[in-house]
Amino acid sequence: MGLFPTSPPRIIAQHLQLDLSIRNYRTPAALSTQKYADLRNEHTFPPFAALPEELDPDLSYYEMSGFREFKHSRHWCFLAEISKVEWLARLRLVVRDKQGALVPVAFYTDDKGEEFKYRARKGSTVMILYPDQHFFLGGTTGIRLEKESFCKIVTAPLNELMALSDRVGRYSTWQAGGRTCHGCDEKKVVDLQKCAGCGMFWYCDKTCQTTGWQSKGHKRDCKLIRENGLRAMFLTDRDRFEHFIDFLLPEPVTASESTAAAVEKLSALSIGTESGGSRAAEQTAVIVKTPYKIQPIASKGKGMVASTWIPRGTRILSEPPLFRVPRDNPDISAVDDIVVSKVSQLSAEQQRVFFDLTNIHGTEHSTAMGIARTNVLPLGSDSRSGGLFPIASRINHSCRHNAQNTWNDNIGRLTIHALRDIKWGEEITICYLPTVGSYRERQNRLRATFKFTCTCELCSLPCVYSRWESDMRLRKLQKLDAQIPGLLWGDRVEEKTALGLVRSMLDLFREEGIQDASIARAYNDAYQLALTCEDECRAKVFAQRAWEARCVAEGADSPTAVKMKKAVDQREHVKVPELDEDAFEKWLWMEGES
Ligand SMILES: C[S@@+](CC[C@H](N)C(=O)[O-])C[C@H]1O[C@@H](n2cnc3c(N)ncnc32)[C@H](O)[C@@H]1O
Repeated sequence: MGLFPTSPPRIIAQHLQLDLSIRNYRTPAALSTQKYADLRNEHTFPPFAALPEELDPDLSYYEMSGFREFKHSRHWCFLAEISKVEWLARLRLVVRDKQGALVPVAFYTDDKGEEFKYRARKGSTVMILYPDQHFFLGGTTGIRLEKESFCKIVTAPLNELMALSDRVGRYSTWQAGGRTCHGCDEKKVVDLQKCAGCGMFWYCDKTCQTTGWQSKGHKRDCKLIRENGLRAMFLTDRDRFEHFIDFLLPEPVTASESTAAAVEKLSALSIGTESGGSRAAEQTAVIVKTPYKIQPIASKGKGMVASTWIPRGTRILSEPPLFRVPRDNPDISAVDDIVVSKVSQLSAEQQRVFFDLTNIHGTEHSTAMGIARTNVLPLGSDSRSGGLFPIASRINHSCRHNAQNTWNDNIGRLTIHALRDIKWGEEITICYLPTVGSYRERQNRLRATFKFTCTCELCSLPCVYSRWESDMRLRKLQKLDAQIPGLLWGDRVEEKTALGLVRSMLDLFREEGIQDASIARAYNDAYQLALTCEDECRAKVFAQRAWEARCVAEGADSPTAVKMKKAVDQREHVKVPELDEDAFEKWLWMEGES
């Protein structure tokens, strides 16, 4: 039996962030070798018999972290089809696992399973994160579910999910030499277009998409993926444990009906085209219908909320300004006059929209100036002017924002891009601060400039210790950021040391959950360093990664992305070593070199 027959071992929870959706923590670098999960894989998706026993921590799932203390060392997820649903003071399911074993699952969640009561149907599949074999008092063995966000119910039988997983392995994954069109089964390197509905299947053209849709079952697969948020499930990196991943609680089934209807008409081929074997374009999905709603948000006025599942890299909004306002004129009353004059030139409808925006400055200035000061968004990072945007101005702030606002000079519009997958119903947020400093710095600045107390995910970290850890990381990042220009433009650049600093920054971004354009900037620094050191090989790789990160945060048409793409294309002839992923990363960052 157990290792510790007298007193049970303690499993230490490493839940640093609450309510994380299944999402991808990988950097764009890792994304370029990304694989989709294989649901048949029994290491990650074990059958009941292979689950660890509750009182006997299995060291292939946990690692020791002290005397009789264990912590999770990887992710795992149990998949089984529901064969019986009962309510006996709490929800109780009997499920059939991959090996055909019947397993009871009892809901010991706060609401005793109420949340799942109407979704649990015979023939649907239940997914449970991190379960172990529990010995119930009555003598049976099964799963005791305590955390509702570790459970998800998918409206399809298990064998259908397995078959979908096989198709994902064949058609969604980039394999050496190209990607396979789901319509004609031909492998291609360039010119494939992605299904805009699910973002996971690729086609040569509309004819192939029609074949895939009508004859090869994509109509059903696409709906299944979208309505159950399965793309994120397939993408999660399961062997690297940093902290727990959760399923966000069930999405209403109607969430993507409008998108589904549009896809139904086969009008939804994405414009994201692959070129040169790179997959940055994969991250630019096109959503057929406006993917957001503007609606009231508790204690924030109005805000923007996702009205469908929005994949990472999606351009959520592209909006021209109503008018521009100077940002560098210290003479406030002169700026006030300019604003009043610009507003008077707007049409009646534009004025109605403008005066509906929020004014946090009361009677300090004219109403028009108060609205402008509250809502203006910068037109470029060092821009001397800002713009007023009827829609983008409704987006609220978060220090751990899920979207990025960028002024795109090439198209004369402000763009908002999803920095990670955003769930239906989740608020879309941007960061109002030029840099994210420590908790105190952020709070002071937001109170002074925008007159609110931030209660975002980062500012509400559950304990002082995790906030302190986050502050330490953010301070380290500020220091590293200040060090890098000196290294870049110094007399003697020591490539290995300088790259080490960039790598530390990227590690800190990952630990902190930062996924915005800072990542592109860090890779751009690495690119500049490699150039200074005449290291064309690494310059090519860093340019590629900087470009991919720009595509996610700003879109492939942003001036910075276009510039980076040129840097990549100029090095088309440069050969990079062909190594496996780990060895490649070691080579890239000059690990082990003296
Ligand atoms: C550009 S407006 C954003 C849209 C605004 N909520 C509305 O109703 O039009 C900026 C103002 O929204 C509010 N706001 C933005 N982010 C917030 C947050 N995280 N918490 C509370 N209020 C916020 C603050 O009053 C801030 O000055």
